[in-house]
Amino acid sequence: MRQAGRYMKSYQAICEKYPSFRERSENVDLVVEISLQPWQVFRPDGVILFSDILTPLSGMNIPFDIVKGKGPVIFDPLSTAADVEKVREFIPEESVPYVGEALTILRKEVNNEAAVLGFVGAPFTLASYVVEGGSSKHFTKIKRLAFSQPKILHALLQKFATSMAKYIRYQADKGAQAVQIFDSWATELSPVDFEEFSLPYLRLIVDSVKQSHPELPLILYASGSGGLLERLPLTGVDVISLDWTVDMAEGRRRLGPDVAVQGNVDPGVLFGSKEFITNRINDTVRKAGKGKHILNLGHGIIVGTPEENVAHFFEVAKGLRY
Ligand SMILES: Cc1c2[nH]c(c1CCC(=O)O)Cc1[nH]c(c(CCC(=O)O)c1C)Cc1[nH]c(c(CCC(=O)O)c1C)Cc1[nH]c(c(C)c1CCC(=O)O)C2
Repeated sequence: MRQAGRYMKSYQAICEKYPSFRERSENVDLVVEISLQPWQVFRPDGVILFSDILTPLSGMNIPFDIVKGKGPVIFDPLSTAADVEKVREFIPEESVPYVGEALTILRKEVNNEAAVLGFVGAPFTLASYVVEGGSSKHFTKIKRLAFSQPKILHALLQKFATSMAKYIRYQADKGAQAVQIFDSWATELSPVDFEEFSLPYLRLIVDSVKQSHPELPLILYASGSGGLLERLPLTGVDVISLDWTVDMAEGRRRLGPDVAVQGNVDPGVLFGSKEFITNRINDTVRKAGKGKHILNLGHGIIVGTPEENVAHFFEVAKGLRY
């Protein structure tokens, strides 16, 4: 439930010293230090690797940067079959050895007092960045490709799917105890298009990882997923992250008893009073019912969130007794 503690002064201090996001996220010592910042202060049950879903791109021959105030920038957005042809399959141990090293160190540091969590981007969400050239409002470029030259997009999605399956395995082998797949923008697709351009590739990843790592819990997050909810468990993941636009009790009913849920307190609640935060946590936990629920926010912590309210969230959460 963080975006690298961007709300934390200690992270902001590191950003001043190391202004480049890529440097902060590709240097083992910095990755470890930043990953541990919220752990040291709040002692959550999970410690997420400091990285980005776009981190594999340079190793796939897609140059990018993450620019302060602007977000992700892909220097040469992909649009043709020849562009997709140039995308290399990802070899994590060659391209991002710092991720593996950082995960292994994190496991030692956290010493089984919390789970170390890895993550990857889902094929459609990664494709949206590399086709749009960065973040997007209407996703017109990727939709133009999807709806006029679907074969090109499918070729790209296929490369991302095999690459991300490999990346999940790599993270697990290096110490990640659960891996979250972010399909943040899948919900920009109509359900019928989700079934063509996202679902099969998520299934491919899950099936492939489950073959070699049957015990590794896989979590799926899609922003604003209410319209797709019944389809998300079809991916085969173990946990669905719900955002706060879905009522927890309804979400549970719609997802069915087999899948666990994570979420789904509105990150904006942490701007409220302590009493309001407490009540909302209790309401969420009550609606989630017994078992198979990971209490969390419905998305990352917003910059500007008071750190003491984050601390309050954890205090209340740890005091809960089922
Ligand atoms: C879509 C997406 C991205 N990155 C990610 C997603 C999926 C999650 C979601 O749906 O929000 C995932 C992500 N990005 C980051 C993490 C690390 C884990 C953590 O500490 O939260 C995780 C899990 C670090 C980061 N990744 C980024 C930041 C902020 C920039 C910075 O700290 O310098 C962090 C902490 C940059 C980034 N990276 C991305 C965007 C859109 C941005 C810009 C965001 C902004 O500026 O508001 C792509």
